[in-house]
Amino acid sequence: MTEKLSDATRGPLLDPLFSAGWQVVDGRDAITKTYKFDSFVDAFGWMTRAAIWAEKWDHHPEWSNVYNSVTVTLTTHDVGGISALDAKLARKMESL
Ligand SMILES: C[C@H](O)[C@H](O)[C@H]1CNC2=NC(N)=NC(=O)C2=N1
Repeated sequence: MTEKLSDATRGPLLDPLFSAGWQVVDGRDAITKTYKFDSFVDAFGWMTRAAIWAEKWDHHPEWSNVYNSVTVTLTTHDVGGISALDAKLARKMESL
């Protein structure tokens, strides 16, 4: 069962992501990062790879793409905040 991150688990899961450029969204329990690529094709290719993982894990990003830029927001709608699934998907996005 997915649940919101507890105070004890937030640091260990989120601090490495903050170091990688993720930030908490103002006024929301969600994390966001804007990725820049060399081209639209690179951006869309990365989105396609990320989408396959999102679908596999049944956990989907809020995101938008403008040319070579992709802005991603991750939160778990079912629990109204950040869960371990958001950290897992963010780590995957970092590795793609
Ligand atoms: C029924 C289905 O499993 C749920 O609605 C899933 C789908 N993808 C999801 N994605 C995200 N980001 N949060 C969710 O709570 C969520 N729930």
